[in-house]
Amino acid sequence: MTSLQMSAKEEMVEKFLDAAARGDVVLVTAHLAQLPSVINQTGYSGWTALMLAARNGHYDVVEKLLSHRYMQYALKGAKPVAKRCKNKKIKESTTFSQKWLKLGLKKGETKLCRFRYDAVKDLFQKPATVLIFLGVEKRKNPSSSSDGVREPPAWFAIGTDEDTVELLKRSREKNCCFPKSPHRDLLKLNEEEAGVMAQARSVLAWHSRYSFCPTCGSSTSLEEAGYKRKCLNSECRSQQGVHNTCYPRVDPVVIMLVIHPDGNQCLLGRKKMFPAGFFSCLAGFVEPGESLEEAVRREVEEESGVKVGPVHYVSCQPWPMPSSLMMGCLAVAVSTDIRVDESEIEEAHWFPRHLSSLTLGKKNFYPFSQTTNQLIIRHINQQ
Ligand SMILES: NC(=O)c1ccc[n+]([C@@H]2O[C@H](COP(=O)([O-])OP(=O)(O)OC[C@H]3O[C@@H](n4cnc5c(N)ncnc54)[C@H](O)[C@@H]3O)[C@@H](O)[C@H]2O)c1
Ligand SMILES: [Mg+2]
Ligand SMILES: [Mg+2]
Ligand SMILES: [Mg+2]
Ligand SMILES: [Zn+2]
Repeated sequence: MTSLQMSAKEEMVEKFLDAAARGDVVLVTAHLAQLPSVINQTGYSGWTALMLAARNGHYDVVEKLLSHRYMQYALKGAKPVAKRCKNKKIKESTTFSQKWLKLGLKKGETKLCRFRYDAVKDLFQKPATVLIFLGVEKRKNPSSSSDGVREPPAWFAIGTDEDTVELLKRSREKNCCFPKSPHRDLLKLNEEEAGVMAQARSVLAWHSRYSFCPTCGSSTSLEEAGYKRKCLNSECRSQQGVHNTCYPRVDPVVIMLVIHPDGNQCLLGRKKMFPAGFFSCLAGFVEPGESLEEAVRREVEEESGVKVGPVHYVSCQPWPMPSSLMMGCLAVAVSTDIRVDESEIEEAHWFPRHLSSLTLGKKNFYPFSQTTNQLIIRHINQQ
């Protein structure tokens, strides 16, 4: 526990990084005036203030940081980022921080690409195109629509092999994007668009994997506005009874915050693929025949060696990588020794509550899933 306690300087660095991540330009300025060298600090997360502000789209904080004289030191390691940022020519991105800047520097939120029918109707002639119906927009006040259309719009998603650059030219939206790395880009979308994205991506991913019938290997055709694939072989067993291969798949996943028996620490782990300093709740697929609670206990013990007693469901979130439903649980540990399964997890530790609240519980602070955020906030508030 002592190794996790922070010095006054570390605490100040975390507060500065927190202000940058939240877009509090006044506090950022105050910290810089008090201790200019704080601008280069990465703190506990391994991220600089510039990276955090850019990731969360706080344009004014990014400008403040870039205009600061001490930024010269920070730029030594990240010159191309700053150059492109200042010239506002943020095109191809190669390094981690550049990617975040590319997304984060736009004013406002990243949006999904939207096309009107006219812009994409020629795609429907191509055999590779998949069209799925997403739903009709709910409008509180239909007559107040700005575009003069009274009927609420219906939304579709298109799967196409057309080049994304060409497609972007057809969209009228300025700040829209095709998320290439869905884990990160998804978290830049607002909740409503993230839901649309989850639905579209899950169903399109299913179509791309089920061109042939899993029961007999014959070709399949698309039905029910994209929510069914029917086998074209009239003799196939999938034509009788209920066959789940005909419908889009959803994989149940448990994601859990394990609380130490003392109630004041929580267990977080990191996979090798995570960015430096990034820890998250443990998670895993529910296996056939398991309940949620059993899956939580098995996954936690497999990945960390910690045994779990009571498990409580908190909230869930569709997770379209490619098509899971993450069910978030709080779980109480009945043992405390950690032995990680290195094939799944690189490191796992007990994090004291004050550290969690300082670095983890802030909305939009890290690119965590909403479920993880909610679990951590719930834990922090359960004093
Ligand atoms: N902290 C986290 O690990 C975390 C955080 C947020 C989201 N998620 C998401 O939760 C999901 C599950 O987490 P995980 O990867 O740690 O699971 P996990 O711990 O069960 O381990 C993943 C491995 O399980 C196997 N597996 C078993 N059933 C599978 C299925 N239906 N689909 C794919 N692989 C299956 C595969 O070998 C895979 O590599 C993933 O989609 C992940 O993106 C995880
Ligand atoms: Mg696992
Ligand atoms: Mg598993
Ligand atoms: Mg796992
Ligand atoms: Zn078949």
